[in-house]
Amino acid sequence: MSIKLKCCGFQNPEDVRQAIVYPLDAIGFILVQNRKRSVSKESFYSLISIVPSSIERVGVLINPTIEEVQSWLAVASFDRIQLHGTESPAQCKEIAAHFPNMKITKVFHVGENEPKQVIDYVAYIDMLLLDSTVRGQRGGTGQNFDWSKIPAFKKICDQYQLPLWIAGGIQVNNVSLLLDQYSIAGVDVSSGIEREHRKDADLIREMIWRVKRYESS
Ligand SMILES: O=C(O)c1ccccc1N[C@@H]1O[C@H](COP(=O)(O)O)[C@@H](O)[C@H]1O
Repeated sequence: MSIKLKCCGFQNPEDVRQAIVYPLDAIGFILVQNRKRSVSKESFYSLISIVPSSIERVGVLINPTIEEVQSWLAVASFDRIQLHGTESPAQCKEIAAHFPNMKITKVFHVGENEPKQVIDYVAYIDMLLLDSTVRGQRGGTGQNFDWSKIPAFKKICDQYQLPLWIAGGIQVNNVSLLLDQYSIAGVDVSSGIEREHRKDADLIREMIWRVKRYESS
């Protein structure tokens, strides 16, 4: 199977329409408020309605309450929640229990989270995503983390058959370097497919071409 690709942070219907003509695996929306790629409830409904069921629809939240998740699901259903904060295993367990049909990605911020912590989450999540933090900002940093940390996370994910994805400053000019060196299940990109604060169809096409040449392990 080829390596999967998620493109994240869409805010504009035209950008979504241009993206979904490509074989993306997942498309993400920033439901966290007061971030530069945040979507309102009104725009979330209109954006997600454009996405075909063949593409997984992901809602990105940071330390959400159950009520907050419910309030987004009341607007439009989505397939996966990406927990991009400091959610504990207990919080992931609670979310998994309340939303049994929801797939759950837990984000680990490299430098803050250690590989052995994965063990406490495996019962409640079905994907681990590694990202960077920059001066306390979580998500959408456009910055790489220290990729030499990837193998230790990969080893523990393999033990628990948990797919490992990588985010953080992935661009068309560094994604091949990442995939040449490390065996991962998927890549998640936001800043790297933008030009002048809009998603760019050429960058998305180029990213797909570069990612889909590789087989996942
Ligand atoms: O994209 C954002 O602005 C964002 C905001 C809040 C939480 C997550 C966010 N995006 C996620 O961040 C990573 C990497 O983004 P980048 O490629 O470094 O810009 C990715 O997982 C996005 O889903």
